[in-house]
Amino acid sequence: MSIAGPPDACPYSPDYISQERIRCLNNYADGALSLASGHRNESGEWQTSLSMDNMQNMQGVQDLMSASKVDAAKMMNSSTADIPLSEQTASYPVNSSTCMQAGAAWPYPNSCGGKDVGQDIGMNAYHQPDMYGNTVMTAYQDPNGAPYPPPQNVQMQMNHHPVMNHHGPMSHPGSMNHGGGMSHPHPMGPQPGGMQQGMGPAAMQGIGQHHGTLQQAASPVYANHQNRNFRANSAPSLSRTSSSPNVQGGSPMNGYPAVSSPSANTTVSTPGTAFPPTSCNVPPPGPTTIPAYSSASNAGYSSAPTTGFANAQSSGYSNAPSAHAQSGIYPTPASSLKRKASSMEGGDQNNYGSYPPYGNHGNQYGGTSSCRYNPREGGNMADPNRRDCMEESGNTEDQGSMNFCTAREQLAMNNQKKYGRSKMPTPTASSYGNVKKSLGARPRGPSSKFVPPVLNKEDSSDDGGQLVRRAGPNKQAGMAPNGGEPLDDRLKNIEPKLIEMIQSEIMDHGPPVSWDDIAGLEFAKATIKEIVIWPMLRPDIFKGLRGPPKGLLLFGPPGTGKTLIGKCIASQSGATFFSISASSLTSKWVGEGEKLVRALFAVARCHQPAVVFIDEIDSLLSSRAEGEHDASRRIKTEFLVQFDGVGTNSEDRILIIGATNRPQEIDEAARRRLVKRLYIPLPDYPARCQIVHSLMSTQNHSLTEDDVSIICQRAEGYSGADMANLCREAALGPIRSIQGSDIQNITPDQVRPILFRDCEEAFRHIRPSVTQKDLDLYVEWNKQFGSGAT
Ligand SMILES: Nc1ncnc2c1ncn2[C@@H]1O[C@H](COP(=O)(O)OP(=O)(O)OP(=O)(O)O)[C@@H](O)[C@H]1O
Repeated sequence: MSIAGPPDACPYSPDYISQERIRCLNNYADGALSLASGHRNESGEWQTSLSMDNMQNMQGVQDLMSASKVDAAKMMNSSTADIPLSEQTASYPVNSSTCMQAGAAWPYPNSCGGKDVGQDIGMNAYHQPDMYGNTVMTAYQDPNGAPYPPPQNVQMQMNHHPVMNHHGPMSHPGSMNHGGGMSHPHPMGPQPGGMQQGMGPAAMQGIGQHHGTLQQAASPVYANHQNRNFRANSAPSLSRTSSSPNVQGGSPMNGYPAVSSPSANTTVSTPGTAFPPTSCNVPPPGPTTIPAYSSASNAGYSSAPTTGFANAQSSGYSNAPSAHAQSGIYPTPASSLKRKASSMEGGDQNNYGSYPPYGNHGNQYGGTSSCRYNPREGGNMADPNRRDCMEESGNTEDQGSMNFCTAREQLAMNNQKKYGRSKMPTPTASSYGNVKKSLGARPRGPSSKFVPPVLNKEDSSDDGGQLVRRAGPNKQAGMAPNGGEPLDDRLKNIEPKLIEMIQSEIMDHGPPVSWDDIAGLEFAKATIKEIVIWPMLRPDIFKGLRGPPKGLLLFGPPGTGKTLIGKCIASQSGATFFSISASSLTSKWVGEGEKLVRALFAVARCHQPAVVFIDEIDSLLSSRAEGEHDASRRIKTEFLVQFDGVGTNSEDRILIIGATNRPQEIDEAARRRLVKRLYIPLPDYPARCQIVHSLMSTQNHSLTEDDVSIICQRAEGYSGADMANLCREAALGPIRSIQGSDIQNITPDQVRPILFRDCEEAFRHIRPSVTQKDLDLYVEWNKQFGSGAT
């Protein structure tokens, strides 16, 4: 099955060549089953990917590229698909010269000390068919033994090919240019001009990234990749190519073997390969090189099928290994699960998964473990990642596997280089747009802290925020994202993900708010201090009859500072502030709302003293109506149950604050529980002035007290939020006066101050948001149900 190892004789001698030709023929039938597939031979030594099978496959690609449409059609109809290889060998004149061509170029670097051919050997020398005299002619003789003429225009052949023309990248200049391999020192050396600017990179990209198209193309070669008859069909291709003038016009076939150079330890194992002795450092003679064709291969043919077939394999085409054999750069066994896994991972055309072959490629060429070619990186043939990958594998025995790199590994190594660590960067919120918080548990990235499965001392001693065992990265919040066992009995029946959701989404960690930040609302503030803050600060005094209320309702027009008050209460009482919009409970967490309410109260109990602020509480506790959705009714019921439960333990220090703009819609049962109902009206004149002063103090302005007074008088009926908007609009006045082009260069201190006229102008854009009619309703409801009604 295997092919003999490196010959001792100088491969450039005619004797050697003859022997190799014979060897090539003799091994023709079974070569595909061993070397082409990247198997090791009996001695355990890695075989080069070059074999007759390789050559057949390469021949197939060559045919693909060189054959005319008619040829392709004929090949499609070829009845040789099921003919055994050995028979086909007889039927189709596969001559030894072909073998020689196939392996002609690759051995040089390895045999000459493992150096990179592209650096040490002038490929131009190989590209001159005439330089090699008769031997070359032997290599390109037709079935009748007549020599072919020198190569013609390769690019023309490519363009004539029906399949290649179907590939956008083939004719896309960008793709061609992207084939950085063209400009890099490929092991095969410099490229011939025609191929460099022609189809090379395009072919590489086209095939590599569009293998699906290839499979659909009217190509017998690629069609055969989908079944086991590929090799059989390749035989006629080989013959056909040999007899085709196109072959000499730059057939990739001849270049493939060069690209599929074996690794250093592969030495000579391919039939037909001229392998110079290690001591040999002279340029190889003609027969062992492929004039022009090697360049064609380098220019992209070699890479193209490799990439393309790699993808084909990743798509499940197990026959694709022959593709590797084709390029001869992928020694990993085609049936290797590892390889398949890699392909699966990198099956996408934009994935690195199709690059492992290149890694092997490079290794084979230079006898090192570095990847010589990475099309993704513009043809970097010395991609250190490859080396890293292979070095990391640490497997020196199975070099084929060792060269293997999954897309994930590749990415990790890239990150290693990029971020100085092997882990992938944890996505930040900004990575996903403007989303401040994600719904549910925060994603655990590879850089997340390791969560030990056993509760350690540190975890158990953290009783402040530690609510669950196996606390994860969010330790301060006491959250274990992966279903840790709750430390607190009150969380035992609560789903860990809900606990985390509450702590990440609902628990407010914003800056503290002081009473001075709230303009006006003196009555509300005094009441709150008395009934909420003090009892929370001194529970020992405020107990029994003096005990604080469990619920507080803040009602009033929108934008009057209800939320601000809620935050201030939490800040001033040293309580944990939970803020949630009732509407999100019923919509955002559909199906989870009921459980979430339960979890919310449970977590709040663990974080006492706690303030649970529920905005738009009317949507949660609205009067029961016919046709009400079952889910919202269950949420409401759960809320009332939990609400009642808050006071069952006299030790509990949890305050539920509801805020609403529609107090009249609140269910009467809920209203009863919210014993303190405070009207939060529109800011009065002094409050408006306070807001303007507060906001303008952070800006450069020229407003006098009179100006502010005029502004605030004029702002009668504006809510606190309206006042803030008014000030913002005025602050934009100086910016608008800057010429468009100057905005790029102007410094902040060059911006003129806010003038009174800016505020006047702002009044034209900012109107009061609350109508008198709405205000009347609040006043009416406050008279009826409000705690501060006069
Ligand atoms: N009394 C106030 N003092 C200072 N700023 C205020 C006051 N009222 C409103 N604001 C400003 O308006 C913004 C919105 O206030 P807040 O969210 O507290 O209003 P709200 O009553 O909760 O509104 P909504 O009912 O629509 O939820 C605040 O961030 C603040 O800038």
